[in-house]
Amino acid sequence: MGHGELRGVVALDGPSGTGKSSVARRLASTLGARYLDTGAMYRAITLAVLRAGVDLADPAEVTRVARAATLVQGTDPERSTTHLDGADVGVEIRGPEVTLAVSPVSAVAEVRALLVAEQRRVIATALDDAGGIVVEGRDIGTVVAPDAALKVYVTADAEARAARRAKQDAASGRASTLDATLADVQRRDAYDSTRAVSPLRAADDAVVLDTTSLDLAGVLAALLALVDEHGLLAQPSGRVHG
Ligand SMILES: Nc1ncnc2c1ncn2[C@@H]1O[C@H](COP(=O)(O)OP(=O)(O)O)[C@@H](O)[C@H]1O
Ligand SMILES: Nc1ccn([C@@H]2O[C@H](COP(=O)(O)OP(=O)(O)O)[C@@H](O)[C@H]2O)c(=O)n1
Repeated sequence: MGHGELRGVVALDGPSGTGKSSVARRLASTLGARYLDTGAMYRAITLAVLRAGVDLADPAEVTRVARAATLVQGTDPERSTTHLDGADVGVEIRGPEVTLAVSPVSAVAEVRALLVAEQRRVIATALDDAGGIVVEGRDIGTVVAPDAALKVYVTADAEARAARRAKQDAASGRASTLDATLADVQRRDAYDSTRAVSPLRAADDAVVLDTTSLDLAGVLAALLALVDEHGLLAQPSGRVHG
């Protein structure tokens, strides 16, 4: 069934394991739109910082590495790619070393300023090229795209989120216990929600969507309904996406 094409920006924010990435990608794909994974960008900068071997607690050093890095985040929902200094780092940025270090790197104000500027540039290009984009992260509705046509704050109980993450880790060959995964999820949520710069929070005008008892199809259906209710669907234009 045709759903029409997305017009404008859909901002999805929320903590880890709520289903943002999976469903943002599907939503964009279904609606002929672009998709931006901002978490992948913070992860790639974190990888650069780890490779450089600088002290994570030294914001000036972290900023220096971030400024020197060349980051290209693709927006094709069928194949979301992340290139750091010309190399594909899509697998490495999901590893435990990066996951452990990403919150402190993301808390550095200059790193956020650099990435927010790049994210706004990518969003503007995508709107010109495709008419619509689904952007996913922690501060999209509050900071990156405060004028987004639809903002959704995606939540789920920490236990449900940890169970999803543990299952995902097992599927990709990374052994992890549920307890350790729950601790990791809670640690990262606490860090992201309490940092001084752009903490994780729902925008005042965001719709809150609790995915605890929904499967992915249910979450996608709920989002499609919201997009439609907000009048963001246009008939396909025959535009060539490239
Ligand atoms: N509603 C859901 N029901 C079942 N599994 C889900 C649901 N949402 C996400 N998942 C699974 O949980 C894992 C984490 O989802 P992901 O989209 O990466 O979350 P986020 O981007 O919010 O961290 C993935 O393996 C995904 O398939
Ligand atoms: N817009 C964003 C996106 C991610 N992040 C940071 O990047 C980390 C990784 O984001 P992610 O979306 O890849 O995390 P997962 O929920 O997929 O594990 C988060 O824990 C935040 O610290 C951020 O600060 N702002």
